[in-house]
Amino acid sequence: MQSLHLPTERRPDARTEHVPPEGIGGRHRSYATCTPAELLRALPLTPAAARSVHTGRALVRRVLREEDDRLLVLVGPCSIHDVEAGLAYATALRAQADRLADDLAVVMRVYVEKPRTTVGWTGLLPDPALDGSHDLDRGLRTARSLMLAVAEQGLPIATEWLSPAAPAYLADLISWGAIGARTVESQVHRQLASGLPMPVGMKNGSAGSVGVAVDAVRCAAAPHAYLGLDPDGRPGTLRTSGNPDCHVVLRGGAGRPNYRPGDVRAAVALLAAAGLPTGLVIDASHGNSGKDHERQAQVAREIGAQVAAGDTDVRGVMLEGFLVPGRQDLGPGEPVFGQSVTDACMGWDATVDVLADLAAAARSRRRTAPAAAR
Ligand SMILES: O=C[C@H](O)[C@H](O)COP(=O)(O)O
Ligand SMILES: C=C(OP(=O)(O)O)C(=O)O
Repeated sequence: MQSLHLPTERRPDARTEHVPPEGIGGRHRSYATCTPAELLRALPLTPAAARSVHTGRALVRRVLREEDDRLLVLVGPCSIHDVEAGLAYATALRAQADRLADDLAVVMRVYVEKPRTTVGWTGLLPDPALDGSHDLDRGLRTARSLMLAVAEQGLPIATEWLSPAAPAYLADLISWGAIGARTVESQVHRQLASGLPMPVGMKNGSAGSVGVAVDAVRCAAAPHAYLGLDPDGRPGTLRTSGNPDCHVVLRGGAGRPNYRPGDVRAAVALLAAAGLPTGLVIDASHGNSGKDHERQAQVAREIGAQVAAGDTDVRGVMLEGFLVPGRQDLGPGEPVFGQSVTDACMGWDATVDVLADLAAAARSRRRTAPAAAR
């Protein structure tokens, strides 16, 4: 079992409460965390990790632009709550990614911030002890150490961008980013995506609207200027150049899936009408599986059948998988190693089978569809 190198030094004042001045912060208190520059100094991007990010981003871009006929597969736990289990998953996935590399571009989900419908555990970054203590200074170090270790294994990483402050700490490690269904209409997140250095998937809204995801792609392709933090944590004007690699992710919603051929054609028509490239990703989980991990495997196979039949607009598939199938509640007892504490995930054996099916689908498409350059 691999273990994680966690730098021991931490902000001496991370536990000190700063009470905001009267009239500004009546309902919050703040605690210092490391700055992005401090974290990057403590845990710098190593040459091996930099190679993995560079290669990963280039591959994802080529697949999304239809310059490479492989199928992008964004796969991994709904959330990582235990770094040892996350690393064990990465080691196993790396072997599959190598085995299937002729047909699939595999990127591992390393999701460390979780949006919730109402309340619940919000992820390893904001709450690394999983107990509501919210030691973000430690969470930032844990998240970056984990991502560094995964990237050093040669696996490109996918994550959801939730806190607008997080990319300054982590973006150099990420090859694919998501703006989630709950934030895709947020101006802040769209502006953020417009300055990110990796392709970003815009989920359709949680009520199922694909139009808001198309709007998000258009918005993020344009330059913006907004209030943000510089690497030393000082406020400043952040000017972005626009991200040309944003795309739609179909994830279903409001009790209705949207992964079937008619749904894909409808989304493609919206993208074409907006003058945007029509390549998209389909999430087999969430609203497309009703969060049922057994149903997810079936949905992934149906998406694979569309690919095998020659649909070149489907450039990628998202899967939620972990070592052990299903999910568990966080509680006082010892958690099951490698089982999700958020959404139910496919187990490892089911994931291996689905990956093999998706690879076969990509091969069939190569035979039936006009060849894309490699
Ligand atoms: O993918 C994980 C999301 O955070 C999740 O679907 C929201 O889950 P919730 O409805 O349990 O908060
Ligand atoms: C939260 C996620 O998805 P969505 O935004 O589609 O609910 C996710 O992919 O983990």
